[in-house]
Amino acid sequence: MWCWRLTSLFNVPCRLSRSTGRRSAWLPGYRKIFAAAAARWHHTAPESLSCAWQLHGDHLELRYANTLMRFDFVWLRDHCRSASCYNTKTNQRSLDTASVDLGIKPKAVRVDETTLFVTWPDGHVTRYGLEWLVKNSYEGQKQQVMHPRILWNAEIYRQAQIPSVDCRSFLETDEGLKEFLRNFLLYGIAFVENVTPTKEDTQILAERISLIRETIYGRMWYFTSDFSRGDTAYTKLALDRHTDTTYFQEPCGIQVFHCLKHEGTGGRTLLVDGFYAAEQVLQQAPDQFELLSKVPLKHEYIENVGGCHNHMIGVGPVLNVYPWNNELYLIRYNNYDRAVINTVPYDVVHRWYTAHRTLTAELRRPENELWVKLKPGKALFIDNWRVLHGREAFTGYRQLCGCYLTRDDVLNTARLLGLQA
Ligand SMILES: C[N+](C)(C)CCCC[C@H](N)C(=O)O
Ligand SMILES: O=C(O)CCC(=O)C(=O)O
Ligand SMILES: [Fe+2]
Repeated sequence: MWCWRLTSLFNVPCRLSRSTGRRSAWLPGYRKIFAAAAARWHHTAPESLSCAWQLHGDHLELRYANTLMRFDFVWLRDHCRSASCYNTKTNQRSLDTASVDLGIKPKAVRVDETTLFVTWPDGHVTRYGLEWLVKNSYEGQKQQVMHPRILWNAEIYRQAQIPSVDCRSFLETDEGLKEFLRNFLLYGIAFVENVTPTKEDTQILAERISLIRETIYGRMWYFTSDFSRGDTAYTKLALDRHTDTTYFQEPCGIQVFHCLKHEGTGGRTLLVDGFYAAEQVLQQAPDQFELLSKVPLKHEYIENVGGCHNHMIGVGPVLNVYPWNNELYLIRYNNYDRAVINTVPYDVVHRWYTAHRTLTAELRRPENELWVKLKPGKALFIDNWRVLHGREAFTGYRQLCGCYLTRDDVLNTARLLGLQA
């Protein structure tokens, strides 16, 4: 029988932005429990309450830096960073996890001011830095956001007055690049100005931060309204807000647009922060948010125009969240490319349409719409996992070039510059 009760394994509040800050893991009632069990707790020093631990049948409980952590014994053995278990030159595990006894228990445990020492039955000793444990425990991670972001509507984005980064500074200085990436990570969009309006110069920009993701559209693409490909993008029609390549198992991470020419009217670009809209849904109707994050759907690209024959299918929910902290990381929203829904039973489908309507209403609020006119010289980078784009209908000759980027490589560049990504 199908079970569609949407209860989460990880029952934690949803985290979309950093605004709530770090929350203490101590619950009001805990002190009492702690007092009752005090006889079994071990402290690093009699006077010190900074670190305390307790052994249970199948795990070690540790309290440090205001965090109560629970470590499974196999997990502890698996995370031994000794020379025989871990290669610090390659940052890779040498220990064969499958050789660890699943019933393993420590023979002895000791804690000093900075370190937890565990002696295993075979005499092997593992040392864990207490700070390392806080950072790497489940309880520690649950309190962190993976991607600090500022969610925006048009007003918030305009008020922030984010400057475009100059092309030379972007290409020639680490500060310029870092400034660009910082804004890009926070807002999901960023502009570079004074770019020479050619496909080649746009490619140089793209390659400064990432590998280009080659797709069925090529590596660097040009497009006009010539219907050279079987998609509405290649016409003069308006396009409602959407994310691209929803029909890939992994939608493209970043989209770069550079308008090289437009002799005519209309054609403005629409940008909407999908995570801001999703956050509104979460506030108004958490169960609808949950439905959108649990129900898998297909998106599809079927093309038979000229010599182009393609059939792509991507599967996944509209909202994708990390299960341990409910933080949103990907929105897949394209009503044009959404395929036949045949993955959902009828009663759930109706609730899904309701939830989709709530999200769509938020995405369509005029105050959430940022309209920009792309001009030659100004390149736009869009986080295609977060920010939706669309365009106004237009007249005349309009030529856009751009590419998709691999998300991993953009985040890699950001991390190497010291940003949290
Ligand atoms: C950007 N470029 C013109 C190359 C492709 C456009 C792809 C359009 C498609 N409907 C989608 O949303 O993925
Ligand atoms: O023409 C535009 O401005 C954007 C069209 C579009 O959505 C796309 O190419 O992905
Ligand atoms: Fe698009």
